[in-house]
Amino acid sequence: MNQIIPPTIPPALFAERADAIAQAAAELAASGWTPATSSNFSMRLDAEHAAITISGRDKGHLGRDDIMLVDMQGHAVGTSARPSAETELHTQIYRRWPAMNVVLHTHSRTQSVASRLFAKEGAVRLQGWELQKAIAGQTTHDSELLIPVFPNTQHMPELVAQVDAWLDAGKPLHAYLIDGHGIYTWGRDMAETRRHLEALEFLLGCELDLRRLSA
Ligand SMILES: CSCCC(=O)C(=O)COP(=O)(O)O
Ligand SMILES: [Zn+2]
Repeated sequence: MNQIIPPTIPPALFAERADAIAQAAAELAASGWTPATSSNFSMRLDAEHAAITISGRDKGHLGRDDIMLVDMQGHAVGTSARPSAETELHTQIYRRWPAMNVVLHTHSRTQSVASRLFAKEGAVRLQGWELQKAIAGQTTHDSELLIPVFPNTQHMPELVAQVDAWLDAGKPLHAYLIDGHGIYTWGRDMAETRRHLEALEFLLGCELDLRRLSA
């Protein structure tokens, strides 16, 4: 892949972010959270650009050549490669929250089953779990943490509109599920975003266990 980097972006910064994406993706793939080329990952480079995975690549074996540049409208920059089919969901997060620098989307079995089970309720309601405090800004297990489940669609502007509607209603949002699909979460850096993803995977698994045990 021939990526031309705009003069305002230091090539070393692109390389560093691409390597960080590839490393995180390999680790998440090793956990079985990115089956069959699913999932996508991005990191902000500056106010106008993000590095994101090229569509359709095996997320367990990414190299620098599998990461490309997009602008904040989700258009490819400096390459004819095709960015993730879900790029608009990433750039929406960067546009809405200038402090957010990383977006991770995975398709683990737990995330996928939870998305189907809780779709009719519209959200997973987390309360009473100590691990809720792994999410930035959550200071107690007592507070309610809502993870919405949005209907799946192949038409990204519809998904973007669902996320916008949730946020425009003034509801807090740290992550969301897409029905039958997977999870999106984000953070200020890779460590925080990985922590969010791991905590949510654990919490969704606990909620599924509770449903099973109380059936
Ligand atoms: C085979 S997975 C279907 C698409 C998807 O949900 C996904 O996460 C990966 O799409 P991408 O275009 O980012 O490779
Ligand atoms: Zn996906």
